Amino acid sequence: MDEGSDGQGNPSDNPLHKRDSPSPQDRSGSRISKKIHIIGTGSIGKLVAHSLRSLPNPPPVTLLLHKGDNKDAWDASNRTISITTNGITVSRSGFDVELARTGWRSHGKQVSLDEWIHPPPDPGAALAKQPSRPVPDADNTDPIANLIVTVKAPQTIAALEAVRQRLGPLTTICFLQNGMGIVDEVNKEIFPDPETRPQYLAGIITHGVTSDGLFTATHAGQGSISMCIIPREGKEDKYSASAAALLAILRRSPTLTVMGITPTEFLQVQLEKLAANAIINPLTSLIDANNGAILNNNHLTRAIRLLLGEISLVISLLPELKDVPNVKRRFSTQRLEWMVTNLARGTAANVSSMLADVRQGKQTEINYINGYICRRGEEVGVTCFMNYLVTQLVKGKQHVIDAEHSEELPLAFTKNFEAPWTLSKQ
Ligand SMILES: CC(C)(CO)C(=O)C(=O)O
Repeated sequence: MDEGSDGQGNPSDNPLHKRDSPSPQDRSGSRISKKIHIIGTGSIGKLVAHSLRSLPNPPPVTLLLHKGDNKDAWDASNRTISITTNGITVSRSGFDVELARTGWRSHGKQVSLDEWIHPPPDPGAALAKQPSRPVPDADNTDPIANLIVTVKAPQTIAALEAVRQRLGPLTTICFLQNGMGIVDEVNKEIFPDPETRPQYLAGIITHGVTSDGLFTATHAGQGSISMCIIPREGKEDKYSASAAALLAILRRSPTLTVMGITPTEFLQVQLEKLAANAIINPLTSLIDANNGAILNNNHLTRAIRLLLGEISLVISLLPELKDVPNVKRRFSTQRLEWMVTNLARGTAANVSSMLADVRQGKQTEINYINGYICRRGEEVGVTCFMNYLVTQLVKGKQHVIDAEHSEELPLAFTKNFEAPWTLSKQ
């Protein structure tokens, strides 16, 4: 689709067309900071950080680590991030590192360590009454100009809460995550006031990257990032100059291969990726097999069609796509099945990100994938039994494995105890 064709006005005003200039300025004429903070140093966080520091005239990059142990490991290491591509490893240095420890969350609320260890008899009701608590590093109030979020969807609120006091309307937050519904949750939980909300960018990643260690990863599949600046609600200038500047910096990286697309096109690409993830991720998690295992299996093909029937129907009824041409065909069950099959074939040997989480007993992104379909289905009058069922099955399986793992762990709380799990409970 033409970038200027969906109501964004004159293409020359469109931030997608802006180039990175040496010292961009905002509307008041003050210089825009090129300093970039990255929260989440999983495989994607490492690839982005490494790619940014590989640029000629690279921007300053600060890694925000949420565990003291990881910061100690960084300090004791040669302080580089290494990425291996086609068997060649390149290390990059020059990163700043800060600690942004997350607090403990229970029933969607921040809790103290004591409450985490000794929950009240009715935790939901007791916690609902309490104001939210400061996070461990709340005394650091240095403003953050650009924040790239690469933690997984379920960890986003806790990660942003850890640096909440450093974010404001002049901040640009760039979300690089699987799943949908995260920005709405961030608005509800962290930035309810549209006036003081940061500007958002969002990206959909098709790179294949796997973590090999704390600060090392392998870039196995060259992909791209489709990216869009999310227009600001109720503001005259829908796109801030600083968001356009961050997009321009990211677009300079040949490794990341960032393409700016319009919000309408972005939404559709996001929904296509969501539909593929809503099949491959839960099915591979439930059968505990690589992506290719869902192909050429009559029983699983039936399950895939049942799920896709609901997904296709919900998408075709979404109000935000009402005036977009060709939605019915683009999201027909047949076309989605073709896309899922191609993706499963292309990544046949991969362990899906959800299966990797389930195997470790970690919280998965299911609430932001099949759970998102169920929620949107309710809004448009479609009850998604199939998607609800797989959501519960994946959660159930993760819970069983989590319980098995905790039975293996002796619980020893020492004076310097730092909880290894800083996630909210599902
Ligand atoms: C495309 C796919 C399914 C690749 O494994 C993926 O995005 C994931 O694992 O989350």
